[in-house]
Amino acid sequence: MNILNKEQLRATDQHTIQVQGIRSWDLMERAARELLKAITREFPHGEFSILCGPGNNGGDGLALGRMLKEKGINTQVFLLESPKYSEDNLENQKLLEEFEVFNLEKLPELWPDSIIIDALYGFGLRTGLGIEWKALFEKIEGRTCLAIDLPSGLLADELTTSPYVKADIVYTFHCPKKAFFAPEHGIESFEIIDIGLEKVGDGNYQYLADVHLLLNQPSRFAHKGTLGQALLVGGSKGMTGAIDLATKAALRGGCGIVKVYGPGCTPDLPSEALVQRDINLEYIKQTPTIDAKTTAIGIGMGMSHNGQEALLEFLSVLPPIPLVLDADALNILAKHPEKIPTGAILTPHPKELDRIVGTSKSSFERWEKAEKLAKKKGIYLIVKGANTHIFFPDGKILVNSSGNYGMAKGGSGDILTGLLTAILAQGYPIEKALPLGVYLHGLAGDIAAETLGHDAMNAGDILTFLPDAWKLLRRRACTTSKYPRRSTEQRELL
Ligand SMILES: NC(=O)C1=CN([C@@H]2O[C@H](COP(=O)(O)OP(=O)(O)OC[C@H]3O[C@@H](n4cnc5c(N)ncnc54)[C@H](OP(=O)(O)O)[C@@H]3O)[C@@H](O)[C@H]2O)[C@@H](O)CC1
Ligand SMILES: Nc1ncnc2c1ncn2[C@@H]1O[C@H](COP(=O)(O)OP(=O)(O)O)[C@@H](O)[C@H]1O
Ligand SMILES: [K+]
Repeated sequence: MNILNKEQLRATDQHTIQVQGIRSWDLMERAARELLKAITREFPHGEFSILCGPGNNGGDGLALGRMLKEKGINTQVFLLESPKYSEDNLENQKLLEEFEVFNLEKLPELWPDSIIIDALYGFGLRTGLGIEWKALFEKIEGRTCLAIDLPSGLLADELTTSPYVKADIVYTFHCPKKAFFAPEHGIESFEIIDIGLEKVGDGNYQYLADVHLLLNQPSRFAHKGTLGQALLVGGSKGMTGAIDLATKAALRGGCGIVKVYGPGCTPDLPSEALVQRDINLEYIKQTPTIDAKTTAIGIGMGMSHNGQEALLEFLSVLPPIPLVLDADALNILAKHPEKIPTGAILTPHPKELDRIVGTSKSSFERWEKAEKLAKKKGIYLIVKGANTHIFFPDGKILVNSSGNYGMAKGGSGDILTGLLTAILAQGYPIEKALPLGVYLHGLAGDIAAETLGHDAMNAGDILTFLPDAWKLLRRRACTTSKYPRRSTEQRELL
């Protein structure tokens, strides 16, 4: 799904009107009907106070108000007084004539228990709202509030520091807006409302969901040689847990063989993994001479001087692609950015990224820097967090839709590294392996949270539920394909 900016949204809107031979009013009517369904499904016994602005966002609110009233649902509609209204807004004002519409005062008389529907402004806002809005927004804060398309006052594609509505759920049309992914904005929940807009090409900024379409189907005749070999290099004295988690994740990642190279103090790892230990006890000193198709380096390596030397040495001798660089490898490379190999996959969390590109004042600035770095160095950057962003060297950006805050526990990132390495080792092209691994990791986290709860789950539980996540993806793959190949495995899943 493309993530569109406001210019692209307008173009999509116009294109749809032309191709479908409809009026923009019809689109607003469609939007309101879909909103009605979503809102009454979520709040079947609610009564509503709708705050409408002068543009088409306000028009959506007016149309929704009419539909709620026609269904006999208690609804008050307030309209902001304005010297100018959009055409469709005016048409909807007329259609509401038989019902009373109140003037939106600075502090309107809202029913005490109603659910607020915010239809003041959508993506058409040119600049942030003035502080005169603060009083109203504070008045509705603390009440259940649903925003139409965007919380009013929030700018769709940039950082907003001026007042905006704090909504519990944002019902957004067609696609999520970039502003929803910035933690600064605190958008806790959004639901995408499909209003049948036409697709205008494949954008370079996409929301990841249909990753099952990327799955390969291994042959019945596959053997451990054909399923690929993954090598994980990492660990140091006092930091051996990370390599343990990464190894277990790689063992659940579908590749044929998982090899590990660590210092002498590397603990016992699952017996399926082939472990080699360095002559040095505390940190890796030597360059491993292990044959493997895909390598991940950095997991719990530490920042000792010798460890740093070893890493830089590895980079000069290891086959460069596919190469996953995580954790301490990133911290070491932050000091030697010229040594970041072209084609490498870097998996920083925001702080690790900051060490490489410098600190940023906002997520938007950080995303811009990540995009530039990926293009300049010809590398892949997986910037982890809620809605992990994957930056490609060609400028493409994918935003992950799976995962939850239950995964915000130490070790979750190590599991991602192990999983990605195993997927890459199987021969998936990088363009497919990264979205597949990132989404799958989040999906396993979602199943863990559903089963165990967000609070109690820990990173290891992502591993426990990886098998369920794989099965769910495989099932989706065979149910969405028009002519599914019916291998024994697929028949069993269906
Ligand atoms: N394609 C889709 O996805 C569909 C979108 N739809 C809906 O349309 C919405 C977009 O509608 P929109 O373009 O009319 O803009 P909207 O957000 O209502 O605001 C415009 C009004 O705000 C005013 N204004 C601007 N800046 C201001 C400021 N700083 N301070 C104060 N005022 C300011 C501006 O004034 P003007 O710039 O004209 O002077 C104008 O009056 C979208 O979010 C969705 O809800 C659906 O109906 C169906 C399909
Ligand atoms: N709030 C969240 N929502 C979704 N995923 C999250 C959230 N917090 C963390 N994660 C995921 O958990 C992982 C954390 O990685 P990282 O910060 O490297 O942890 P660690 O270094 O402890 O392994 C990332 O994959 C990230 O996307
Ligand atoms: K709104």
